[in-house]
Amino acid sequence: MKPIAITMGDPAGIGAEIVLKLAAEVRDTVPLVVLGDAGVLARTRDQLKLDITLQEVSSPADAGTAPGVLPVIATSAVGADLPVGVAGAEAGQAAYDAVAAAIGYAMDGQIDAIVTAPLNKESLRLAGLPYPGHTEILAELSGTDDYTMMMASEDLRVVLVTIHEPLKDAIARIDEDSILRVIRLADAALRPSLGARPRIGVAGLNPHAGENGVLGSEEIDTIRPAVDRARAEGFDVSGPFPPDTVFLRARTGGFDVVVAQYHDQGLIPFKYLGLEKGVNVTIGLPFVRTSVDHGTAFDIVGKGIADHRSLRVALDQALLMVGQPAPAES
Ligand SMILES: NC(=O)c1ccc[n+]([C@@H]2O[C@H](COP(=O)([O-])OP(=O)(O)OC[C@H]3O[C@@H](n4cnc5c(N)ncnc54)[C@H](O)[C@@H]3O)[C@@H](O)[C@H]2O)c1
Ligand SMILES: N[C@H](C(=O)O)[C@H](O)COP(=O)(O)O
Repeated sequence: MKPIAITMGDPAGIGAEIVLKLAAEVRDTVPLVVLGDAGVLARTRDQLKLDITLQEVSSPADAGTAPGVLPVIATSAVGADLPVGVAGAEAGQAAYDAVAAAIGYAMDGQIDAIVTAPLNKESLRLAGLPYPGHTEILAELSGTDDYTMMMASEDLRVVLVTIHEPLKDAIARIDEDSILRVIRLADAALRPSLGARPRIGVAGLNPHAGENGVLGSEEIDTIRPAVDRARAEGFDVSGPFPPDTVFLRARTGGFDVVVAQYHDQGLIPFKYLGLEKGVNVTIGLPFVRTSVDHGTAFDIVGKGIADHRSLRVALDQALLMVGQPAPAES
């Protein structure tokens, strides 16, 4: 098995803390290589009083599995005086460099999967990088046109028609083809693990899914025609359903996945169920990428209270997707 690459995320955020807490749990059972900032990792390890030896390596192939050792590829060196808990250009560039390096290794087949700790969108912007998140970096650097974000937990799965966009732009971009594209992506992503076509519920856009045109016409003009086309292609899909209850119907077993029309339509119900259980999977890429379902949590950096359970779920999901067993805790 090749290593799983874990990117450290924004060096001013909780990324280093959750990566180290995860490594302390699984490092002796899963081959990991961390891409990030060795100085920030060492400082955080000392703050947390974790018994982990950080070993700098120059490529994933050099990442060994010696007990107690965490291999690190240093993709940045931000320095000990980098302010934490605030957005900044240097931090944004460092976070990007780790992700870009991981994508290169994944495209070359040097790692089995990428698991990402959170980066900060404002820091990316301050660094002059034109990406709203990992998803768009991953798509562009891997040359992927057809992709989307899936948030998954034991309770609920959600896929997004539009991702990181201002709401008014997202609404303007929703069309039949993009809904159909996301239905196809969700089916392809979930069919292998479910062993059958996933039951896909499509959310409407308007209150009560427009209620036959009383509260908006997108359901009649765009969403229902897309669902009809998808059904004609053989997908197990239905809708549009009122957005305020479709997630409950999925959580109680009615659907395997919900197609949400925009970011917060899907992510508010998902995250409300608990940040510690969720994983973000980019579907459509030529390699496996999973991530935490939370952000850089600038308000708690350095306090030692960051919860690493979502990163653990992300690692377990990545291992599942590459056909490896979930690790035991060490
Ligand atoms: N995968 C990613 O890279 C990712 C995911 C979500 C948000 N973000 C980015 O992170 C930045 C901050 O986002 P935000 O403030 O909206 O959300 P956030 O998830 O960082 O924080 C929201 C709240 O949840 C708490 N929280 C989050 N993760 C936690 C953890 N692991 N343990 C304990 N408490 C935790 C925070 O302390 C805060 O109170 C933004 O730039 C956002 O775009 C990145
Ligand atoms: N939409 C994600 C969330 O709220 O959890 C987050 O922005 C991360 O997206 P990327 O994986 O594209 O960075």
